Amino acid sequence: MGEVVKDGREEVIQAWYMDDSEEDQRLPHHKDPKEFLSLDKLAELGVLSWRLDADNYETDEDLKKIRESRGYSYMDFCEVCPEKLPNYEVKVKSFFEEHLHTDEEIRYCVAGSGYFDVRDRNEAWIRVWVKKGGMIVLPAGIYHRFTVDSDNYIKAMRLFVGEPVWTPYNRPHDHLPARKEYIDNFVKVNEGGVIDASA
Ligand SMILES: CSCCC(=O)/C(O)=C/O
Ligand SMILES: [Fe+2]
Repeated sequence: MGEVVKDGREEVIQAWYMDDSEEDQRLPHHKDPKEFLSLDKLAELGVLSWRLDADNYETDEDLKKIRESRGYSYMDFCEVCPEKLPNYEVKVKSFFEEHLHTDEEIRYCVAGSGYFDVRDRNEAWIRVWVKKGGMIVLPAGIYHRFTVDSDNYIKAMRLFVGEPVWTPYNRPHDHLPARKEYIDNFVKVNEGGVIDASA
């Protein structure tokens, strides 16, 4: 199981293939038997990840370096819980609709936890569990969705290059340039063909 960011501290990001059950979206939905995948495999789909020091994000040099190198000038926070998120029920439903964005989705979990589900090259769902200290970047054009887990709470730092655009384009939006670029960069890896999505 090479699925974790691990260096003697708590695992903050794990990824696994999902089952097909329609049960509560906040449950883990592991396949039986469990099938984890590595962060390197996620990176092959364009999904980047880091473990950072969430207790000191204001002064964290590693976060500063990532922001500078990737141009993440904008930052705010999104708390997903009924008390803090306006229009909670509607938002929670829309986060879990399969969608894409025309820019990267960058989320750094500074408290709580949640599931970012992404499609692999064969359209199978991969569940990426992000806990406190985990930061992920979903590339523009990848189909994905989000839900809190059964703890029902996440506080995420949202980063963006320039003025943020949060618009979700619910599937299907295959004609968008961002989707075509995603396919070219991460799905059609070999010239002349689509490689095995999960290989
Ligand atoms: C944890 S931030 C809320 C989820 C979100 O912003 C999004 O775009 C999900 O796809
Ligand atoms: Fe999104």
